[in-house]
Amino acid sequence: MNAPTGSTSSSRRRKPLLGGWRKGPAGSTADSRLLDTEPSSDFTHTDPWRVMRIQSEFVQGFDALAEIGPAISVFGSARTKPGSRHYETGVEVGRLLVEAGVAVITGGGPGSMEAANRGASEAGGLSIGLGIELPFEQGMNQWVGRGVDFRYFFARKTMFVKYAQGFVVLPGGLGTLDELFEAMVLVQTSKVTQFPIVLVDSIFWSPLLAWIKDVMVVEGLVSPGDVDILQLADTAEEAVALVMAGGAGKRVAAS
Ligand SMILES: C/C(=C\CNc1ncnc2c1ncn2[C@@H]1O[C@H](COP(=O)(O)O)[C@@H](O)[C@H]1O)CO
Repeated sequence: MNAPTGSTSSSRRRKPLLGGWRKGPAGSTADSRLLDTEPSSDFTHTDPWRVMRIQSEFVQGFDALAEIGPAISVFGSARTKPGSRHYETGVEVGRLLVEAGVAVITGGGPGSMEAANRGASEAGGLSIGLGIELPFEQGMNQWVGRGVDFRYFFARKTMFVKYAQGFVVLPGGLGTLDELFEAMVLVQTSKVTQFPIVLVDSIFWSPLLAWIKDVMVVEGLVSPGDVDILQLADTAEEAVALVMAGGAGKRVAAS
């Protein structure tokens, strides 16, 4: 098994990918070595040394994305297959976002990430992938036009928020929920403002929204108004209209 390089076997032309990583011990990643390993006296394995790498990831991400202009981050399952309802909605979301004048940022992986990159790329727009080092072989999907590889989830997550003016969230699993809830907390705590978060597919998301309202709000663990952080759409058209109503085409990240 090779370490992911962010390259693709596809012959499709694209701008070179940034980042990349060296292979560590089998099954380990930079994230896991930072979070999960015993302290070591070898200097290159110490946390202060890792800070340099972490810093370089932020610098590289800021550098690669500073000039992209308005953008929307699209999240969703890594497991959806071409032809499935969720995948095809993702393609449509990517296409409509580009037609609305914004770049599309995804995690650069397969499934709904690939779908949104594909729609954006086919529509002739800027299709960005923020890849993550994982313990199994993984490359950037072939529809990414500008790719940046990250070792650390937390550095990558900063980029999704900093360089987008809203999120569209397709159905997904734990990774998607992680990204969704992080964004919700940033809005709830006013770390980001005017940041629309649009969930696509009410059948999929309604049970979660009902649980937040009927359990979390009722127990006083979140405010009733926190539920309004999320907006619900059933089609790609609705989702893009809602996220663009937040003014995504007008605002860009401060440098
Ligand atoms: C599971 C498989 C591949 C995983 N590859 C990923 N590449 C890039 N980003 C990923 C990957 N897996 C998860 N993510 C991030 O989480 C979200 C999707 O996670 P979910 O658990 O599938 O909902 C996604 O938005 C990414 O940012 C094998 O095909």
